[in-house]
Amino acid sequence: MTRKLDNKRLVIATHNAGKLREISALLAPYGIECLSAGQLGLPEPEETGTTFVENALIKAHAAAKAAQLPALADDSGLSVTALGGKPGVYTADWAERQWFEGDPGRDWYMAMGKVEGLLCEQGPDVDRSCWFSCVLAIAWPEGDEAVYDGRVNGNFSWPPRGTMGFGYDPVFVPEGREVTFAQLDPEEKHRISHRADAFAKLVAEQFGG
Ligand SMILES: O=c1nc[nH]c2c1ncn2[C@H]1C[C@H](O)[C@@H](COP(=O)(O)OP(=O)(O)OP(=O)(O)O)O1
Ligand SMILES: [Mg+2]
Repeated sequence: MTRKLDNKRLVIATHNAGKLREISALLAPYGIECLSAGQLGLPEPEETGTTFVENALIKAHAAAKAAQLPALADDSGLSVTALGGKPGVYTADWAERQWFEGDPGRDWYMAMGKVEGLLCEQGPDVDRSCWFSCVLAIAWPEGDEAVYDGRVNGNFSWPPRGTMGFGYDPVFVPEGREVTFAQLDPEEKHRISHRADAFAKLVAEQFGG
């Protein structure tokens, strides 16, 4: 039997502000007090896994141990069919770290351009289909864990469009739409995203009847 969240306090084990915003919004209806890894000064563990599940569990267990509270981590990424599923688990690594004045970030434009460059090498008729994956892992200080996965299919679109969301959102057009994730209101992204898909499974098991 999977352990359930009995504690109202939950550490959100991410150092990505965009994810933190989305996860906090998704959790808002459930009366959970969210504490962020940044707010608690938790270190950022090395993501040494080769799958989304492994990395999500590494991050969740590290935070749960350090904070002595249950922790929720998200490992996610963009997989491009014509690139054999790359960058996948290495999506964040394709965007070089940049240090702005007191504000750590990543060079998303360069990373999106790298994907576009590789697609262009395959010619004008290249298959632009891709998908976002998300694994949400909850870990408890005692070592228990629960894992939920989600996915959304779409197409890689160039040039980037839109200013909402984060990361690769400006180049991702979800199936059945013409606009990118970065052109959708947060509520609309939450109806279809990989994160929302994983979150629905989490809610069903953790907060459902
Ligand atoms: O909805 C999304 N919209 C756009 N881009 C996204 C999304 N979801 C994941 N992504 C991209 C961003 C990041 O490059 C990578 C996740 O990498 P990942 O290691 O899981 O996250 P991260 O290092 O940014 O933060 P942290 O590990 O502290 O949670 O996939
Ligand atoms: Mg990461």
